[in-house]
Amino acid sequence: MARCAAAPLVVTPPNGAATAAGWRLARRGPVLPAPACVTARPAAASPVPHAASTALVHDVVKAVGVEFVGALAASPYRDYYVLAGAAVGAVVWVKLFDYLAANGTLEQKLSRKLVHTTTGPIFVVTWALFSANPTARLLAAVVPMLNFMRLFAVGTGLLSDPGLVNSVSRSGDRTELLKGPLFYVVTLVAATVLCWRDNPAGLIAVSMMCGGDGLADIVGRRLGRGNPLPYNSAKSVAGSVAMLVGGYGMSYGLISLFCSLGFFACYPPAALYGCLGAIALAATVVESLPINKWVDDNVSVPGVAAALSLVLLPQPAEAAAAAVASAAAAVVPVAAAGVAATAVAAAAAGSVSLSL
Ligand SMILES: C/C(=C\COP(=O)(O)O)CCC[C@H](C)CCC[C@H](C)CCCC(C)C
Ligand SMILES: Nc1ccn([C@@H]2O[C@H](COP(=O)(O)OP(=O)(O)O)[C@@H](O)[C@H]2O)c(=O)n1
Repeated sequence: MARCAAAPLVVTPPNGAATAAGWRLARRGPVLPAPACVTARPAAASPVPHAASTALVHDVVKAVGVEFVGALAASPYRDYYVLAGAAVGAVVWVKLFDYLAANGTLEQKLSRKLVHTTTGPIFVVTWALFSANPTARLLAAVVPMLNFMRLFAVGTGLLSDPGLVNSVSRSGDRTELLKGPLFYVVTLVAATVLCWRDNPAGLIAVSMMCGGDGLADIVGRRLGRGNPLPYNSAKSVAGSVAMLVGGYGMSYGLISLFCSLGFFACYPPAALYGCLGAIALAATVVESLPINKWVDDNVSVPGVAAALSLVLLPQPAEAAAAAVASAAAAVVPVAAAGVAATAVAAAAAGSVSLSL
């Protein structure tokens, strides 16, 4: 029996990515031949009934998935649906870890760091579901903003949510929510509004904060005893190596995903490996310094990573300028002309730099 034809590989001109990216999933989704495969497969005729039924289930699931993505993409409320899904997902995800810590499945510190390590990248992956509308990035930013308000309300005592306090504080003190966790969501807002999916700087910043810093704690607490850093005994070589590997790996994964979806131009592998290595190393050094009482590492680590990414992994000038212009037009209409002019002028000069 003939297998379903594979969906055609989509190769998008890099500079078109900024405008067309959001609808790409919608456009590509429905052309997959899944429904035809489902109807064209007579189960009874199969010489191996079990294999045939497995294939049928696979095809049905695929068809439903394609239909779902197609319907979502075609809806005028697409961005609102994605926003609502991500906002509810954030609450459910944090509650899940609270539950796992409360019933003893996970140690509380590990649960907290898993929240730290996972929520950022999952949120970033939801960016791919938003439309190409210039307001999409602002709607996406509502998700961390809602979490900001929640953390602020619970941290200041305006609202009571012991589950949230248990999930994200170290000691059960609600005022801790006003420190690391609050900076964490502010960084997610900044990455969404300023970088979005047109530029890998946001992905890299989030990866260093989550995959890097998150893993440093998880590994450092377990394997860091006996190998303190020479200049900071509170941190370890094991933790820093984990930060380097985790930050690099998560950045590489997210960049590969977003570039394969056509949101920005892919880099030559050698350049990507080298530049990501340098960025991950710099972020690791920053994380290892004893500077946390002056600047929270949810700001210093992603800040350095984003700044270096903009320098080492620039996107084509026109795409970057278009991204800046569309963000400015959406956020501050009055300032749009000036910012766009600055970006275009910088692009013309051959060195576009977006700043966090
Ligand atoms: C525990 C957290 C930070 C602590 O940082 P540090 O002090 O250890 O340096 C992370 C707090 C996460 C926050 C409560 C929830 C953030 C949700 C996110 C904006 C959206 C996720 C959506 C997705 C669908 C799961
Ligand atoms: N580079 C690192 C970072 C953290 N760690 C371990 O993780 C713990 C928490 O790290 P941290 O104070 O940076 O925690 P956060 O501020 O990131 O939550 C440290 O006390 C170390 O045990 C490490 O061993 N090496």
